Amino acid sequence: MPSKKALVRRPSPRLAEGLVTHIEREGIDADLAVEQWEAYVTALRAHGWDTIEVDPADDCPDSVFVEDTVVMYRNVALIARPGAESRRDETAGVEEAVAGLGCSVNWIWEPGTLEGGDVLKIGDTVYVGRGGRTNAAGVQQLRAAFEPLGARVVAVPVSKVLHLKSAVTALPDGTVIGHIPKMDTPSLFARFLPVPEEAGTHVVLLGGDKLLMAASAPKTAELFSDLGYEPVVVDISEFEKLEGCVTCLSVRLRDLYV
Ligand SMILES: NC(=O)NCCC[C@H](N)C(=O)O
Repeated sequence: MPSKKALVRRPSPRLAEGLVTHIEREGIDADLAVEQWEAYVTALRAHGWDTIEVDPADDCPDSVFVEDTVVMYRNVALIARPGAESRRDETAGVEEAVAGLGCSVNWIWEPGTLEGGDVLKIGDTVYVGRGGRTNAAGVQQLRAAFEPLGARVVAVPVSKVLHLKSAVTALPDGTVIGHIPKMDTPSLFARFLPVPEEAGTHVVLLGGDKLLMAASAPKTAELFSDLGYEPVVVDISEFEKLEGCVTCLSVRLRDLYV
């Protein structure tokens, strides 16, 4: 049967040194960050996800943002090549974890760069943000890896935020949600619902009507409740100070048959 496994990675003790690109740096409370991460993992587990901890990468400040290191399509794990050089050592442990789970492993190679936060899958459509972290060669390599497996890869310009999924994700019915002031080209998405908060664009589909969301997007949570969804809210303030969001703290392995 389809898997409900999700990769997570414990925050590095050097989390406070994580990268910031589009926002002002703020101090991080390391203990609170660990508490928030544990609550996030508990929320996944409470909704039936079997969480698998990738070995920690304590020397890599941004390693908790495990989503950026690998992109899953069916049983294939495409190991990213982060555009941020300080993040390149994060991929080895993730490669080991996905290989250990029986995934087929493929890689983004130099000169390609690609981070998982730039990849949004909706059914067999794979949107990929071409922005600060993912280059044209990365997009080509993603196409070459996934189109033979049945994916349709759609490239999306991203200039106002860190990753495509910093401003756009999707609801369970495939409706794309986004925060228009942070999007380059909202018209690329056929069925699109604007949301009032940037953090409201980040949802992790927990199953059924349940959407894991950040506490920093109360108006969007209200909008989703009104549409018949059930927001499951977690506070991830310490990760948001590093441009992180609920989506980047895990990788769900939905199509892995084990
Ligand atoms: N997928 C994501 O949204 N990842 C967040 C990464 C944040 C980290 N501080 C970075 O700049 O790489």
